[in-house]
Order: sequence, then structure tokens, then C-alpha cells
Amino acid sequence: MSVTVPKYYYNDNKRSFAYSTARSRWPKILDGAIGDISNLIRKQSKNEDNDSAYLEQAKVIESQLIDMKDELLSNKELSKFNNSEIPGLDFYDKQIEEYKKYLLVDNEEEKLSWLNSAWLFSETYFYRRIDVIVKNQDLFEDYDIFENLKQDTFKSSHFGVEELAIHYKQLHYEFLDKFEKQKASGEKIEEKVLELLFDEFAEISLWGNATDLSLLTNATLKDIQSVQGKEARKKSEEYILINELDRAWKALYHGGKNGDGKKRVDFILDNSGFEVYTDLVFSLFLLDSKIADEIVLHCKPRPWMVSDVTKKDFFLTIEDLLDKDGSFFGERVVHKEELKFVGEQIQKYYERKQIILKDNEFWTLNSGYWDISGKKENKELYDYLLESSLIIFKGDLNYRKLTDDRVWDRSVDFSVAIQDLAWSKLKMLSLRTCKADVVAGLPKGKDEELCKYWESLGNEVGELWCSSGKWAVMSFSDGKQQQ
Ligand SMILES: O=P(O)(O)OC[C@@]1(O)O[C@H](CO)[C@@H](O)[C@@H]1O
Ligand SMILES: [Mg+2]
Ligand SMILES: [Mn+2]
Repeated sequence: MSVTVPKYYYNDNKRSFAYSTARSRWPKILDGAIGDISNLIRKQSKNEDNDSAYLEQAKVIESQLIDMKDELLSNKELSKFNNSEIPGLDFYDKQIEEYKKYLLVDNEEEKLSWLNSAWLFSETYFYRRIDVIVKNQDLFEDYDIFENLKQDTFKSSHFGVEELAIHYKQLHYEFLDKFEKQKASGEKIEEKVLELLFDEFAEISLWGNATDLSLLTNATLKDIQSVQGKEARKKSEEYILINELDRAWKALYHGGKNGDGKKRVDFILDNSGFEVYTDLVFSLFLLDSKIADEIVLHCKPRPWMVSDVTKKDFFLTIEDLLDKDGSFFGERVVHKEELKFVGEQIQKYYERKQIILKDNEFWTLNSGYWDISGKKENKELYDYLLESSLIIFKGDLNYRKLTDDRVWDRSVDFSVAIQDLAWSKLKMLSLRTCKADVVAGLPKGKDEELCKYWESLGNEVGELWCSSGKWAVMSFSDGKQQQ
């Protein structure tokens, strides 16, 4: 069935979340980055034997970020990246070419500006521009301008972190025990029990996504903590608009092993801090229960969308949980042993190579994911993902990229909105709290109902229920749709 592909969401549309994102969230995110580098400059300047070259470079970053903010606020044209801006970093070239192509080809008539552009494009441009400004200074090549923010927020998630650690440890012992006994008696573990636990950990990982840092600009920490507890999760179940976990379960549990004789689950990760912690606990369950033999965590190759996980953040998360000198969670948590247990479990599986880390440029391109199966530069990644029993796409940005951030009718099938991915043979589960405009697969009439409801709460634009982060979807595709 061929369907007309709708246009992109644009950030000059007042009825789109893109409008306030570009005008209010982006400047705030830049303020945070400028604040981070200003602090560093202040500290360094106080230090008698400071490294003057480092200090100078920090000042360049600070002033270029300030310029970038001015450009954004005055709605300047998006400037092209310049290859010479980034000497020696050839991994950038491909993306720079992509941006050039886009700016030249798609935009022959009108010039793209910060506040008049396709949302997904200018947002990826925004983060790429910050990254280039930082990496242009060679002493800052490995510097993560969002790291302090990510770490501080994880610290303030201690309530949810502790609760989940206790829960996991209990289940772990209950299950290991049971498994051992059942193994001894040759008995099979009841599928229903495993599936219930799968649902539980998947839901925990879903709501872990409700708390990404770029939303911190309009949510208080209290708001965020309130969605991290068990009670809150129960209450939130009615907010899950689509739940296709049963299809994902069948694909994973009843599907075959891959060419290496393994069942592999891939996570296309989203945010650091509480979210990745929930993904890791989900991973531990999958490995403990032997539902999966291997977990692959796909990280971002650079700091991205404020809070997204890079490989380095994975190791920091383990360190935070082990909290060896007590300086991270410290007295904030009582059940230190439980946290340590989770940290050690993650480390154990990592050392056994049952948790594997990967990153790929593909995840930080400006484009959506439809061409993963079609373009030869993506072939290696695509072939790798074909070997997965289940690919779990975490979060909002991944969902936007699966659907290409287009203005789909909200009741169109998920399989329509993901286009080529629907027949790509990839088995995909998207766990996403809705924090942007695009959504697909809702029952007929549901969007209208929610728009009315959202307006009845005093909100001006009904459609924006979908970017409030209150609702969520768990959508699945087996990749076997007829083309
Ligand atoms: O992908 P995530 O972390 O769930 O969300 C990313 C996000 O906060 O950033 C974008 C807007 O700035 C939106 O897609 C979404 O609201
Ligand atoms: Mg994110
Ligand atoms: Mn189920």
C-alpha cells in the first residue's frame, strides 16, 4: 500500500512543540553549556599554576557558544559547516557533507534559519554545532559539556535508583534460586512468569525515559522524581496508549538464535542517568533469566541531545553505583549494598562480554532511520542489527527518527509511519514517552479525545498533549510487512 509521506514538523509552527523548543529550550540548554564552561574558566583562573593554553581554549569555546546563542535568538541563517574547522577529524566529513547537501539542495529558494526549519534537522544541527565548537579546541576533544549536568541529575534520582536496586536484588535471588531448583529437577520455567517479569522490566525502562534532561528546562526535579517510583509507575499504566509488548516477547522468546548461536538483544540507548540505569537493570534481568545470551548497548559517538549516553557514561554509571569513596550517592542512600550489587552485576556481564558497547555515526546523523536498510554506508550496521532477536529503541528522539518526524495522521499504522523499516526484517520495539508531536498507531478518535482533554485542563493547544511526557507508547514491528 503506498501512502503519501507527509511533510516534516517545522519549528515555526505555533501548534508544534518545536516552536517553544527552538525559542525557549534551546537557549536554556545553551545557557547551561555556557555556564559549565564559565565555571571551568573561573576555577582554572583561580589556580596559580593553570594551563594557559587550556584556559585560552576554554575562553574561545565560551565566546563561540555565546555567539551561537545570539544567532539563534536573532533567527540567523544556519551557517554551513566548514571542513577546515575540524582538522584531522575525518569522521565528521560524512556528516558535514550531509549538512551541506541539505542546505544546498533542499533549500535552494528559502534559506534555513534557526527558527524556520524542519525541527529534526535544526535540532541535530544545534547539537552538532555545539560539538564542533568544543572539539575545534584540541585540548577539549574528549570534553563532555553536558557531563556535570548528567551526573548531578543522576545523583538527584537516588530515590528511584535505590528503590529499583532493592527490587532487582530481591527478584534476582528469588529467580536464581528457582532456576537452580528447576534445572536440577529438569523442569522448565513457566513462560508466563518470565513474560510477566519481561513486561515489568520493560515498563520500568519505558518510564525511565520520562526524565530526560532536555525537559528539565520546564520540569522541576520534584516532578522528575515523582515519576521514578514504583507507585507512580502503577498509576501511569493507564497512560500507555499502545502496548505491543506481547509481540516483542514472542519475537524474542520464540524466535531463533542468530548466526553465532546466540539470542541477542540490542538497545539503541537514549539518556544517561536514571534512564540508562533502568535499561541496565532490564538487561540484567534478560541475562540472569537466560532469555538473552548477549546485550548490545548502542551509544552515541558524541555528547548529544544533552543527556544521551556515550560509552564513557556507561563506565561512569558503574562507578556511581559502586560509589567506592562514598562521594557520589553518599548518605543519600541507605541501601548501599543493593546499589553496589547492581553495579557489580553490570561489571560482571561486561567483563564476560555479555554486555557489549558500540557506537556509530549513524545515530547522530541529521536524518531519520528509514535508509538504514537501503544505503551502502549503513550496510555494516544494518547487517549487524539483522542478527538481533530484538532491537529496543529507547526514547523520544529515536521514535522521531523511526517515523522521520513527519506530520503523520496519529491513527495511521505504526508500520506505515516507519516506512521501509516495516519490511526491513529488523525486529524493533520502541519504548517511548511522548515528548514530541509525532505519534502513530492510535485507535481512531483517541487523538481527538486527548486534544479535547488537554484543552479542558487549560492548555491552549490541544495537540500538545503529545509532547507533555505524560503519555507513552510501546510499539513493535517484526520487519516482515509486505512491501
Ligand atoms: O529522546 P529523548 O531523550 O526521550 O527526548 C529528547 C527530547 O527531550 O528532545 C527533543 C526536543 O528537544 C524531543 O524530541 C524530546 O522532547
Ligand atoms: Mg535523549
Ligand atoms: Mn505480555
